[in-house]
Amino acid sequence: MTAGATPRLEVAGIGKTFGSACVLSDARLTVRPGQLHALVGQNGSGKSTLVKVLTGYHAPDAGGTIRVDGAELRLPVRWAQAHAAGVSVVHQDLGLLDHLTVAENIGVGGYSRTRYLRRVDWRAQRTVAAKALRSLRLDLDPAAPVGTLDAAHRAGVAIARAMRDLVPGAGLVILDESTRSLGRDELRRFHEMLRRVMDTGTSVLLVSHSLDEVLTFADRVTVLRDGRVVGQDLDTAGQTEQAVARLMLGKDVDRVTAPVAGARPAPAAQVSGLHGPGAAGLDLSIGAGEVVGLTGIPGSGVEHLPYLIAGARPARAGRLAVGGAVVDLPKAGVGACIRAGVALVPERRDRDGLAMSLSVRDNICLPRLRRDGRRYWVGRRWQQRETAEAIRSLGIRPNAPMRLVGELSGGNQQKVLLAKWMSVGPKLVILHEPTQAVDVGARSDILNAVRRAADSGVAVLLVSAEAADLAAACDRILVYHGPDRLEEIRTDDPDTVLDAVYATAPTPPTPTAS
Ligand SMILES: Nc1ncnc2c1ncn2[C@@H]1O[C@H](COP(=O)(O)OP(=O)(O)OP(=O)(O)O)[C@@H](O)[C@H]1O
Repeated sequence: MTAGATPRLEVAGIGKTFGSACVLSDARLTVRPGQLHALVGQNGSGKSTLVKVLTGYHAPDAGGTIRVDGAELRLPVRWAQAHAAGVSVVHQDLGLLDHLTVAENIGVGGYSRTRYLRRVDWRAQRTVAAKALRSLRLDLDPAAPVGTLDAAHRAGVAIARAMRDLVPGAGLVILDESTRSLGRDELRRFHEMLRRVMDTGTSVLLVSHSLDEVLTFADRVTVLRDGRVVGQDLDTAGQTEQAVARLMLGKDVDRVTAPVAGARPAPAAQVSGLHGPGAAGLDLSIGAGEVVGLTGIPGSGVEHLPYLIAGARPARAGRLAVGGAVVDLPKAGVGACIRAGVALVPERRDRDGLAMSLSVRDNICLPRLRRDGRRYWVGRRWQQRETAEAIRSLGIRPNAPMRLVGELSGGNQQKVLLAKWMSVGPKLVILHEPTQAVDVGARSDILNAVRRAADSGVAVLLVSAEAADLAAACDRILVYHGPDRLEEIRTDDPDTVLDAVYATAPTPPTPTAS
């Protein structure tokens, strides 16, 4: 990294107002060549808005400048101009087209063309895709449809697309919360690869909620709070997670309420003989008031289990007993599971969880409409009370029940999704990656809300790759070692969780001839 060289990116005095709400004010940011610069801030602090101004999605308020390698961009930014200057971006939702293949997705925005007639040159396109995947050491079939991939591989495809046109030594790659779904080894490999790219002089702007990732991998960090820079271009070497969190939130982070060790409660939810994608005869049970974690290597098949158990993906065999009802999973759909008292908080909130064009209040109250199979209306006063309580207890920002969910920041959307399913009073809650894209303060709000739900007698299955969340919030943790093997551990140490996940599964004893 060259400290005195012309900055790769220089942002000064940028503001953004939506209606009467000023969400970015006098934003400043300097990223130098070959630098990994992190941008951090609480949910709703304006990080994505700044990225969207840089990429031309939002026009900034009048005033302010953006320079790339010393050359001023005309505002509002036109994406073609920014891209020609070397800027590429991976947004929070990854921006993939599920019905297209890996190679087609990598080509979007810059397909290889034949010399004559300028048709898409599919053979060259597959070569480009294979090269981009190889540079990330991603073992993926370029012909596989992206919709069939797990989260870690989806992130890999989006990142490969951003890397596609990189000229060694130049350019700026913006990663907006896009490394969240990578597992420990993939994340390490990914950062090794980034380091090689940056050693040539390419810069990276990393928007992340993982302060561990930021302080381990980034060179410098800029901190936003309520749309203003409260820490500019800080050297990560002199920082601690607590100090950065305090700067972000303006206060210390609340502790996550730890589970109290006690006798194992009687099972409130029991899954038996589960067969389907990722499962070949799995059994598991969760007691009333228990938070049970479920984790495994991302992409190993563990990510199918929450959907199989909640009836959202067809199982080949298996039964779920919950609250006195027994659900035959291959025959039951998600509706039968909801009626039995199961609530699923899915990982992909944009696709599976929320109605983006409805308000916060309508999203929270939606599942209530047919809770007992008969009601098609809910009282307005109940809606207002339920929404106000969710906004208060989860700290949803802004405090605006009628705001469209699509206009909320990613982390606040995540909290609305959690509130939506908690509002039905479930007997079993299955949460898949509930703290993705949330800040450290919101993470403790969410995990404490999960704990409170358990304390009121709900059985909770927390499916996550976040070892720290599992260690802090779970009574016990099931580690997935394959479709027919779960190992149970009890620990409050994240490293012990990771060691169990990444340990090679012990070979079962060879049956002896009798
Ligand atoms: N199109 C929009 N219309 C109105 N308000 C918006 C719009 N887009 C974003 N906002 C508001 O701007 C603020 C900043 O949002 P932004 O997405 O930049 O936050 P963020 O720091 O990226 O948060 P997160 O970490 O949760 O993704 C939020 O209060 C959000 O509700």
